[in-house]
Amino acid sequence: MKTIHLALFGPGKVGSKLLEQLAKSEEHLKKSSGIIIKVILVADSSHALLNPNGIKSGWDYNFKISSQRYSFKEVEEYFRRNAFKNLVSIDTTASEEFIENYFSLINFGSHIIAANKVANTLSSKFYRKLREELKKNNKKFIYETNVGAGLPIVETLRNLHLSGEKVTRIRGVFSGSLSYIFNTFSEEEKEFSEVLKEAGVLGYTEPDARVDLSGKDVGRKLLILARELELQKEFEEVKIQSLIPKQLNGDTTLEEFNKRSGELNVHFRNFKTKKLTNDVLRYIGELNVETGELEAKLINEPKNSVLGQIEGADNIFEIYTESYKDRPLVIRGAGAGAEVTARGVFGDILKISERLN
Ligand SMILES: NC(=O)C1=CN([C@@H]2O[C@H](COP(=O)(O)OP(=O)(O)OC[C@H]3O[C@@H](n4cnc5c(N)ncnc54)[C@H](O)[C@@H]3O)[C@@H](O)[C@H]2O)C=CC1
Ligand SMILES: N[C@@H](CC=O)C(=O)O
Repeated sequence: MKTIHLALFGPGKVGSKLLEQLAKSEEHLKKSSGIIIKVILVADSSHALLNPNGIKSGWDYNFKISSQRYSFKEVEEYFRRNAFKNLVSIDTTASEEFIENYFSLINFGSHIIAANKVANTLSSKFYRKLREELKKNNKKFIYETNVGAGLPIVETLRNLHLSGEKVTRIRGVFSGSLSYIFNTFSEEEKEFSEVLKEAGVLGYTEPDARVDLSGKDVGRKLLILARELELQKEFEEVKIQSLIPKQLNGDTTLEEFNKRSGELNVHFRNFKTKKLTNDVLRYIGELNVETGELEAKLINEPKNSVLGQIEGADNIFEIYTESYKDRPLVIRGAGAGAEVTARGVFGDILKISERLN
């Protein structure tokens, strides 16, 4: 039997679903892969629950009664004291600050798995520095769920690229929340703010839905894919169409934005009235490897086209390469939601486990 020590940062929708899936698969993992996964830390933005012997299923009750306020220094002290073998840290936060801790985690011997896209979308300088640190410490960083949630996009693209296949273009719907929103909004007589709220409840939007509506999330995904292809790009170079009206842009707090979300209705009704009866609205991402252009924008798409036909919170990725020249490699499926994303993170844990003793 091989024991993996798991530290989970961010037990929100995705993180808590992952803990649930791990608990359910405990016996199956032992039998089929000879793996024991011990969750030795669960920490949100303010509180942490630590148990070097493994936090049992029903972690949420224990978290409520036994977690303590913490600072990252105490996490470091905990890792130093216990010197866990096969340590894997999971980042299911959406935090822009937490990623600074990656360097410390790596130095404490931890591999990292991230659903959080921030570490891959800061400056190229940060991107390189992180990879240098990982290499120096012989640690892995896996982030399959950064693009397409549980769909196998990052690894597929990386394998194509590493095999010497020339990828020329990627085009598709990269946002599960915007996919759901426009599928529902194009078809049903509901106000935009109502559909947006639904997407949040279903776990499709980011904790701050403005990250989706501003196109930032799709922009980040484009950058992540471009960097997998070793294109030297910065986030500022991605051309992004924001869907947030001017008066709600900029200085509004998240709370104010949520309160005023009704103001989105008129703005989006305009998009709807402009589209033809047989069209649907699609927020797409396009990466042209030859020109180096990365673009996220809203388009009208015929309902019966490949992109027009997707349903629910589906993502679709068309990957054009020298072998897939006229008929692209297409990956399609649910592109957001706690269940599929947690399953994708679970897959990343297994990928790392295979390499450990
Ligand atoms: N929901 C989805 O379909 C997908 C989400 N993701 C990514 O997964 C991440 C999590 O998404 P959700 O679970 O929907 O968000 P959420 O808001 O439900 O959960 C975030 C959790 O992170 C915690 N947190 C915030 N700052 C922290 C810090 N400094 N240290 C420790 N914990 C901290 C919060 O307390 C909360 O428990 C995001 O980065 C998102 O982009 C990726 C693919 C799909
Ligand atoms: N908010 C994101 C979740 C997955 O990355 C999306 O809508 O696709």
